[in-house]
Amino acid sequence: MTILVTGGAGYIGAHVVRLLLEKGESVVVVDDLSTGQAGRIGNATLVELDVAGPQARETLAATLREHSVEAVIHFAARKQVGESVQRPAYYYQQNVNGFVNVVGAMEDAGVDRLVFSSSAATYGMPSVSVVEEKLHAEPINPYGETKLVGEWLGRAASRAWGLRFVALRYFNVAGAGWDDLGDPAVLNLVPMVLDRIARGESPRLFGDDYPTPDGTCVRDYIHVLDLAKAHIAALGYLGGDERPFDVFNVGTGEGSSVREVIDGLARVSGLTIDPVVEPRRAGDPPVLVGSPERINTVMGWRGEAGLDEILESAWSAWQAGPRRIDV
Ligand SMILES: NC(=O)c1ccc[n+]([C@@H]2O[C@H](COP(=O)([O-])OP(=O)(O)OC[C@H]3O[C@@H](n4cnc5c(N)ncnc54)[C@H](O)[C@@H]3O)[C@@H](O)[C@H]2O)c1
Ligand SMILES: O=c1ccn([C@@H]2O[C@H](COP(=O)(O)OP(=O)(O)O[C@H]3O[C@H](CO)[C@H](O)[C@H](O)[C@H]3O)[C@@H](O)[C@H]2O)c(=O)[nH]1
Repeated sequence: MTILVTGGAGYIGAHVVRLLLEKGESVVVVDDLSTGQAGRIGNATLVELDVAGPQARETLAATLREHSVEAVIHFAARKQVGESVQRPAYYYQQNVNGFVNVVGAMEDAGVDRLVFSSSAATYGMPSVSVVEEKLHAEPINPYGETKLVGEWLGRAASRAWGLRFVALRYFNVAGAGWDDLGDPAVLNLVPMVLDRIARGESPRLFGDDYPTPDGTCVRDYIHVLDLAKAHIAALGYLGGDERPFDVFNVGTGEGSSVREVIDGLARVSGLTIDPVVEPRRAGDPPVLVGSPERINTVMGWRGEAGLDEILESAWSAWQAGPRRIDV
């Protein structure tokens, strides 16, 4: 089977591409290499393209036809929450227009299986601590809005022309499945802590006065390799009987606080880590943990790695990279 992966040169996409290649599938990656790296996709075919650019729908449709693609996994998107607040039109242009082109091209080329990268950011500030998919989604930033709009387009296309669509709402992704596929962007807690240490600076902890057991925010950390396996499960699910539209959390149901993550990183690395406590960061919900029950029941998927395993893999990949930290 041939699978087209947009954003396949990125952090999560490259893990999925590697799993697919290991399974013997053919993979076509469409990526503009803005944050992705061509060296991460092995011998997959690379088509360099901005999926939100002019003529992208036509180019995508031609690519789908040329390679007889049967399924698409769509990762290509901008993902910085803070930037999305500053530049909403850019985020809608990139994430919404890009996805419109992908769905339009699939309709044009008659390709009907699609897995979409959604986000726990669709939930906004939930009133419950463990969220289920049936909860009303109310994003609080443009990034989360673009993901919810994507889910709506998937639902509408499934009704209109039979698109088989699965949206996966990822919780906090971390770690590395292979040492050469660590998260290269320093935008989330684990790489941000390691980046500060590599610079000889103290890591920052944004707020220790939340209504949580240790006062720091609680998140649901999912190993990027477990997350990648959820995409393989989703492809299998879409190949089955008629299942037009579905949304799943990809979390573990277990929360870890920022302090627990920092202490865990100290434990697995042997580093002494003393974070400086700074004021709360705007827009951070105190607790965001995803119930994995639906995806487990429907697809049999479950996240296997615990926090220590996630952190060990992140540390190992960091040490294999260009900014090794002396312990
Ligand atoms: N990393 C997370 O914690 C997280 C959480 C929830 C959802 N997501 C979503 O998962 C997806 C992948 O995230 P990631 O962490 O691997 O990010 P990433 O930045 O490493 O990967 C994104 C990839 O898409 C490419 N890309 C971006 N815009 C493009 C465009 N307009 N045209 C073509 N290629 C484009 C980039 O070059 C890159 O290779 C994104 O949709 C993101 O919103 C990520
Ligand atoms: O240097 C840092 C970096 C982060 N944090 C804290 O660590 C927690 C996790 O922060 P991240 O930035 O790693 O992740 P978020 O939970 O803010 O958001 C991430 O997960 C979301 C889904 O839960 C979205 O998908 C989003 O795109 C993705 O960045 C937050 O409480 C944050 O305040 C710190 O204390 N210090």
